[in-house]
This record gives sequence, C-alpha cells and structure tokens, in this order.
Amino acid sequence: MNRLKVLLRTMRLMATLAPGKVLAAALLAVAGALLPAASVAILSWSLQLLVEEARGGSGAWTGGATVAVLALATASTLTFLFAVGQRYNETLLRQRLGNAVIDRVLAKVLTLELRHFEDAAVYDSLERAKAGARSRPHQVFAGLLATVSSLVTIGSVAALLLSWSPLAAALMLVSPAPLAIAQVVHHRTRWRVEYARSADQRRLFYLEYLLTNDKAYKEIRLFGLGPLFRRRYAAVVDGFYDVDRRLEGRHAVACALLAMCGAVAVGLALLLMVQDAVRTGQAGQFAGYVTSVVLIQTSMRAFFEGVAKLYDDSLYLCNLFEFLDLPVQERRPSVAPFPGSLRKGIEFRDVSFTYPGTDTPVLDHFNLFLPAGRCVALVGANGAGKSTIVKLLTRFYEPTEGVILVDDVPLAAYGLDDLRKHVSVMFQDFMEYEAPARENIGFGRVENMSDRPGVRRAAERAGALSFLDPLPSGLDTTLGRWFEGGRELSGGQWQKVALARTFFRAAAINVLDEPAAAIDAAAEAELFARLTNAAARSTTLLIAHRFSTVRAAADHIVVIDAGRVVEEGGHHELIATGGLYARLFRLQAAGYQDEPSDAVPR
Ligand SMILES: Nc1ncnc2c1ncn2[C@@H]1O[C@H](COP(=O)(O)OP(=O)(O)OP(=O)(O)O)[C@@H](O)[C@H]1O
Repeated sequence: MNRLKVLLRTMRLMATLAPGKVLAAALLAVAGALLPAASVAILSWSLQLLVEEARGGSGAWTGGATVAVLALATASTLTFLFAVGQRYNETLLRQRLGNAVIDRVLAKVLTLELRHFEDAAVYDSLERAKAGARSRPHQVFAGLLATVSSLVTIGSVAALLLSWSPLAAALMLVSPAPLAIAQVVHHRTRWRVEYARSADQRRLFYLEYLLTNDKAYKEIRLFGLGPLFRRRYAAVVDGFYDVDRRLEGRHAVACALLAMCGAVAVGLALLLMVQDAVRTGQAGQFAGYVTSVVLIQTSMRAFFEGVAKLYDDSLYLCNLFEFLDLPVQERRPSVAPFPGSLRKGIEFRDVSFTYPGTDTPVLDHFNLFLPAGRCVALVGANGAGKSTIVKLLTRFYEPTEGVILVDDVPLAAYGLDDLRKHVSVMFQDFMEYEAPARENIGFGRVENMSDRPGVRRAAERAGALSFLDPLPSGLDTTLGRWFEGGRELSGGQWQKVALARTFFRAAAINVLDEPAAAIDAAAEAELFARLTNAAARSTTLLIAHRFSTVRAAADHIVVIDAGRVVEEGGHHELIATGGLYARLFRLQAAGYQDEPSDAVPR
C-alpha cells in the first residue's frame, strides 16, 4: 500500500475515532510550534533593548527593562502552558485511539473463518497487526504533528534568520539532511527484517507459551523438555541478535560520517554569524542567532527523525490495514428460517471435501441421512473424517462438491447466525473457560445466561451438579487456576461442564464429539440414559470410539472409512453382518474379557 495512502487512511481513522481530541492536538501543536520563533524574536529584542538602556548609563531600573522582563516571562510561561496542555491531550488521545484500534482488530477477528486461523499466512498477518495496533496509529498521528510542528518552527525561525543572514540560514537548513536520509533507509531495512521475522516470532511466542503455561507444565517437566525448548528459543533470538548487530553497526558508521558533514555546515554558519555580529555590533541579534542555531538544529533533527519514524510507523500500519482488509466471505441473506425442531432430518448428499491447501479429499462422495429426532452415531478410525463432517455441518467449511440439506433445504440457504443458533456442538477439544461454573454453562446460550434454573437443570442433566454444588460458592465458583479463588476440576468433570453447556443450548441439532472420553463408566451409563431422552427432542449426531457409548445411545450407526460410508444399521444388524463394525466391536469387547481374544466368536 502506498505510504501516502496509509497516512491519509490513518488520519481518517483517527478523525472518526476521536475527532475532538485530534482537532485539539492539531491546534495545540501548530500554536505551540510558533512559540519558539516568537521567543527568539522577544529574546533578541529584549536583549537589544537592555543593552541600549545600559548604554544610557543611569544604572536605574527603566520602563524598557520592565517590558523586556515581562515579555520574556510571558513567552516562557506560554511555552510551559502549551506543553502541559499538549501532554494532557496526548495521554488521553493515545489511550482512546489504542483501545479503539484494538477493538477494530478484535471485531475483524470475529469475522474470520476457521480456515483463516488454520492458514499460517493469515495467522502471521494477525500477529503483525496485533503487534502495533495499540500504539502505532497514535504514533503516526503524533509523528505527523511533530513533523508539522517542526516544519512550522523551522519555517518561522528560518524567516527570522534569513532576514539576518541568508547564507547562514541556508547552511543551517541543509546540515541535517544527509543524516535524515540515512535514517529513512535504515527504517525501511529494519521493517523488511521485522516483516520476514513473523513466522519466527510466532515460533518464539509458542515456545514461551509452552514454557510458561500451566497446561504444558506437567509434560514439560516430566519429559525434561524445558532445556530443549530453551535452546530452541535461544537459537531464534540469537539469530535475531546477529542480524540486528550487523544492521545497527552499518547504520552507526553511516550516521557518524554523515553527522560530521552536518557539523561542518553548522560550523560555517556560526562563523558567518560571528562575523556579522562583530561587524554590526548587534548583541541582541547575535543572541538570537545562537538561540536560532540550537532551535533549528533541534527542530531539523526532530523533523527528519519524525519523517523517518512516520515512514517506519506507516510501514507497520500497512500490516494493520492489510489485516483489516482481509477479504471475508460475504454473508448471504437467509432464504429460509432455520427450523426450531427438524421435521425430516439432515442429509449429506454426495458430499466431497478437500481442505484448502491440500489435495487429498477427506470426504469422497459421502452420503448420510440423520432422521429428525433420532440419535445417529458415527464410527470410524482416527482420521476417517468424522470431525470434518461436524465442521461442514456447522459451516466452518463449505463442501467442495455435493450439498447438505436440512429438511430438504440446502444448508447454505439458511443464515449463518441462524444456523449456528440451532446447532449445539460439544467439540472433542472443548473449551475450559477460566470463569465461574455458571458462566461456563451459560456460555452455551449467552442471551439466556441469567437463567439460573436453566443453568442448574443443564448441570444436573450432564451429571455436573454433584461436584459443582459442594464448591465454595457453588455454581458461582470460578473454575480453573488462572484467577484468584479458582478451583481446578478433573478432566472428566470439565467434560461434564462442557456437556452441560451443550445441553443448556437446547438446540434443534446436537453434535457430541466424544462426549464420554474422560467420563467414568457409571457416569457414562447415566449420561446415555439421559441422552436418549434428550435425543427424543433433538436430532443428535454422536461421534464415539467407545462402542459401549455407541451401543447405548444410538438408534442408528454409520461406519465411515476413508471419507465414505462403508456400513450402516442398528447395533445387532451390524454385528450380524460381520463387517468392520463387528470386527472393531469384538476387538474392544475382548479387552474387557478375561479369556484370550481368539475365544471371542467371529
Ligand atoms: N485443518 C485441516 N487442514 C488439513 N487437513 C486436515 C485439517 N483438519 C483435519 N485434516 C485432515 O483430515 C482428515 C480427517 O480428519 P478428522 O479430524 O475429520 O478425523 P476424525 O475422524 O475426526 O479423527 P479422530 O477420530 O482422530 O478425531 C485427517 O487426515 C486430518 O489430517
């Protein structure tokens, strides 16, 4: 993106987010920038006045001296007051803009699809955008103001200087230019280096997470992975350091050489000024010269550094805008309202699906029918495509071929939000929210979170009340260890809480991906007795590896292998067929029996 466009877009963004404060900052900056030249003029005039009064020879305090002192005091008080006002406005503006821009990034994140999060390039873009979102837009604005203020100061002081000595003014103005160009080049190189580091930065972030997160603690300690991960971390940061050392070294040498050129120009200008003062005898003007030299030097440095910084910050803002501009699929308006409870059922008709960036189909002309109000179990080996079916049903991905129908209407015809409101999924990798138990369950239907009896009923159905009630504040106890007063649950207890969340959603379609993986045998039997009742009201898709689960809860079992349905029917029917299901069932059953597995009938 063109730098100028980035700057303009940043200004537009700021003007929309905090118009009053942006305007105040601009006015204060311009007014404040005129003060130095006014101060120099006042200083020079007052000094000359004092010199002339002194030449008068009376030695007494004069009216001229009073005016000079008052003028000097007013200039310095105004400078101070402007600085205070600017600081106040800046602090508020920085916070306001930082919060608003982060909010925009988060809003954008909510529009992204699962495929974006599974795409390393998009993930890097998000990381880059996040890195500068809070501070960079304000820095660009502050940089621009500082640059404009420096220009105003330089212009006004230079006008004064030009009226005294044009050649000295010209020398002063060009002296910092070579150094400034070097700064711009350096900022560009640094940005390129940082841009190329995104993937490594993400690796560092992940290693830091592994080394500092409570979830990873046990394995890291037990397997002794800490030193290995530290070495990997060190290898990446050492690599960064080497590159930075070379880059900064080259820049330091260039700066030193160019600064010497600038110093020669300033020396020549001073020489001209001294000559001038000696020739004219204007002491006030000479003091003005010297103050102007300092002012112009400082303002020129501020100006060029501001330009370089602006350039640098605008490069980072490219990252931000690149992320905010990521195309997201437009949500098509809903053609039909999603049914509150299904009439006919869900049909996968000849569905094929290949993950983006891969070329092996996970589902290959897949056909499945889930009758309304029934519980269908999906069975298959790891990687057979079961969770992928859930992702298609919830439209986290769209089929590459074929169609999914709900009550004979294509899934894509329903509004996405409407569809998701009517589907409840307990994911295999469900979330454990570090929040009160009541919220952990209430998150299943945020709009009804305050329904205390409803939350209680869901917890009861999932078998979670027996361990939530005795907690210090019952359902109001914070779960997890991240926040003060939090109580940790066992794996199976967390799973029951997740199940309660799914029940609380009370959706037309229930998907349970391995709902009993961490649950003990007694709780599992109890759970499936309840699930069978619940399934009478909603259409349930159950994914399970434990055949006891499948047998107890499902009305119909579908066996999938390599993305295709290979068998389907009731438990007894499939056992009688003697196919893949029967073989896997016997294999598991043998594990629970004392006799050797070859004693199991085939
Ligand atoms: N985001 C993804 N990108 C590319 N391939 C993926 C992605 N997610 C899953 N796969 C691949 O798709 C195939 C099916 O995965 P899926 O998670 O649907 O299997 P599953 O039957 O649910 O397995 P399990 O029983 O282990 O949960 C696997 O080969 C997996 O490697």
